[in-house]
Amino acid sequence: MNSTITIGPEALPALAELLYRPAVSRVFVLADNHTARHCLPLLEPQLPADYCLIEIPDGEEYKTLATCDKVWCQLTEQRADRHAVLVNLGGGVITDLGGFSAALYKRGIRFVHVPTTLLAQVDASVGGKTGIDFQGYKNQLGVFQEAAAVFIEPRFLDTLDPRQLKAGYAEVLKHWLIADADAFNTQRRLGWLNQDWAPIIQESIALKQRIVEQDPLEAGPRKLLNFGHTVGHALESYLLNQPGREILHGEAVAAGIVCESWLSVQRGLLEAEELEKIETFVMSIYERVPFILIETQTIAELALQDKKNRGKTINCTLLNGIGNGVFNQVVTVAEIAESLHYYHRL
Ligand SMILES: NC(=O)c1ccc[n+]([C@@H]2O[C@H](COP(=O)([O-])OP(=O)(O)OC[C@H]3O[C@@H](n4cnc5c(N)ncnc54)[C@H](O)[C@@H]3O)[C@@H](O)[C@H]2O)c1
Ligand SMILES: O=C(O)C(=O)C[C@@H](O)[C@H](O)[C@H](O)COP(=O)(O)O
Ligand SMILES: [Zn+2]
Repeated sequence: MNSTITIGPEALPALAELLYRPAVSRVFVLADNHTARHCLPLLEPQLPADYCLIEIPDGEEYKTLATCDKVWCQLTEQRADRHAVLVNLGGGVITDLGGFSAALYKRGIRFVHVPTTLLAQVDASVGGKTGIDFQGYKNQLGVFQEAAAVFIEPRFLDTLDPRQLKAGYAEVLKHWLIADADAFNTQRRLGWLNQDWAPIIQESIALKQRIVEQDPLEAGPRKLLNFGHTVGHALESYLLNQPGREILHGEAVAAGIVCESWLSVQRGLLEAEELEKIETFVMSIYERVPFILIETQTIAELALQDKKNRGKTINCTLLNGIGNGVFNQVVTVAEIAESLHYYHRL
């Protein structure tokens, strides 16, 4: 079942209404060092006076079991019981790690998301995927567990770094490419900047929820939401393990979108002109992710760990025309490496 989502100025008051219910024994807030500084002040008036803040360092490199350990230690020291609620205040790292930590603590306490990045507002806070990175692989450990509710206040975006805003936009683009050609074409004409984000957030979430509702555990059509991620996660994981070369998840997805659109052309699913439209728009927004050609084989092999795979078969999501994703399209490591070569030449 999809979580209840409240968007706009009524979101934070609605959260307060939930947190003050007698069924809630104690409120814990999980934030990173940036969201504690920039976002907590907006949330704090809605929190009970005795709430407990759990603060972790920001960044993908902390989306690990070691950080969960710290969260579980604090919950234990504070004697959080099963009626406690964890409020995840932050971007996708906080919602993924907070959801995972809550789902395992005492076999599961309730958690709610208050997403504060564009990426988390349009994607990560919705659909119940939680998790952490492990052994250098993205989201290798995780559970499907929907948040009790999601509260989206677009005003949080006011303090977000422009690079982070851009990274979040990649997931919006992904949604349009798999399911809404008109929206993609309109945006291509308007350009990505200076948006009224609230309607974009609404539409992106509605699109994602429609897909998740059909297939919450990703046995079939939910794989559409993973477009750009077979190559994107391989690239992101590779660079995450190379200090100083890390890129943002959304930046990896943007590169993955180009590579997987190219693979779609090779399969005869997408027209060359459609690929050109996609890559021109993507490359006008994002800088090319830096890697060298001799790295492509190693990067491509990381796709063997993708969660959509079965055995050694890599199941990719491709485009059967703009606005029409298709899942379970078999690709090889060699083809992924070729797609990275193509991207590298752009
Ligand atoms: N579960 C899902 O469905 C899903 C979907 C997409 C992505 N993800 C995951 O989400 C993660 C990426 O999320 P992200 O891009 O939000 O990154 P993030 O959580 O690392 O946040 C990005 C940066 O912005 C800072 N920040 C957050 N909100 C802010 C604000 N309002 N003002 C100022 N600074 C702020 C954070 O401290 C951090 O430094 C990845 O781990 C990815 O795998 C999960
Ligand atoms: O919700 C989904 O389903 C997605 O695939 C959304 C993705 O944007 C997100 O990055 C997700 O965390 C990827 O999941 P994974 O199963 O490929 O790790
Ligand atoms: Zn993603």
